Amino acid sequence: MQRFPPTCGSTADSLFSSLSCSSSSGSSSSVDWRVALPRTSEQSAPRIVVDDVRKQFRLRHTHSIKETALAAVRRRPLSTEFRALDGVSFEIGEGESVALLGFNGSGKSTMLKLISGVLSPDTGRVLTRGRIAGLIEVGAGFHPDLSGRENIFLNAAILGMGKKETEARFDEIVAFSEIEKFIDTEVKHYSSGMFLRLAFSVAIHTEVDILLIDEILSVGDEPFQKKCLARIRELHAKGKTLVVVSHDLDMVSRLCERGILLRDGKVRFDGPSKEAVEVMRA
Ligand SMILES: Nc1ncnc2c1ncn2[C@@H]1O[C@H](COP(=O)(O)OP(=O)(O)OP(=O)(O)O)[C@@H](O)[C@H]1O
Repeated sequence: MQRFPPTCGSTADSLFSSLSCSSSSGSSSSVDWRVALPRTSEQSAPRIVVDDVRKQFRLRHTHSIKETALAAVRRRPLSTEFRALDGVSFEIGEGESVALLGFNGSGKSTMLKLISGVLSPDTGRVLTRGRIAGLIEVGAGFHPDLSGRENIFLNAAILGMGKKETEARFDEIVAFSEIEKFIDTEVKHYSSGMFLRLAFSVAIHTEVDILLIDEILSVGDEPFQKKCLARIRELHAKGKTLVVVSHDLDMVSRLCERGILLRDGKVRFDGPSKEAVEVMRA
């Protein structure tokens, strides 16, 4: 989920009016590299296209002035480039449920962040069609100094929902999250599970076309996780597109039909999720 600018006003009303304009396209991001695919009535048109994407990060090897000076004298590099994604291409169609699989550091979260618009690729293109809700990092998209109530309006606005629409669904959102008692508390006092409850609840009560979910579900307690999974299945049955990252391989292979296995930033397998899990475990 995209982080919001720090210049937001201090009430839900002013937040809403400042953000609803930037999400009027129905997208949660105004970043221009994440090209929106044209709207089409064709059922088979892709929702997500990832085309030869590369993403590098700079890894620093020094953390003090002394170390930097020593490295310079010894002619050691102060930093090196690390390629997290290396020529990744795939398409995800409308209504597909896809698990992004891979061991630690294989590039799954980076890929989800590129799809959600939080990160931009160095080369290649990420194209999306429709409204995206990304549950990627615990607490992302929340303003710490605002209450749960105000953050519901903020998150809903980021997802392109109107003020009246949010007001109409407000009670349902709070009821699903089960944190009624804390709804007027500033979210900086929330636990990670409470962030998840609110973020998930807003996302599923918004008319999204694509739902991106990273490991975030794991911070919820078991009953809430079960409730989330049931709701994710319902959304999928309604034709929503899902992209899920999880190390719970049995759960994701039951939830998702397709698995894309990443290894060292490259696609190593793309096919039925159960086979992807077998390849990963082999
Ligand atoms: N902002 C960053 N700066 C430097 N390196 C980064 C950054 N973000 C990710 N990386 C590196 O990119 C690689 C891929 O990270 P990513 O989080 O996408 O992996 P992952 O498959 O989601 O891993 P995990 O299963 O552990 O969550 C890792 O080696 C990570 O250290």
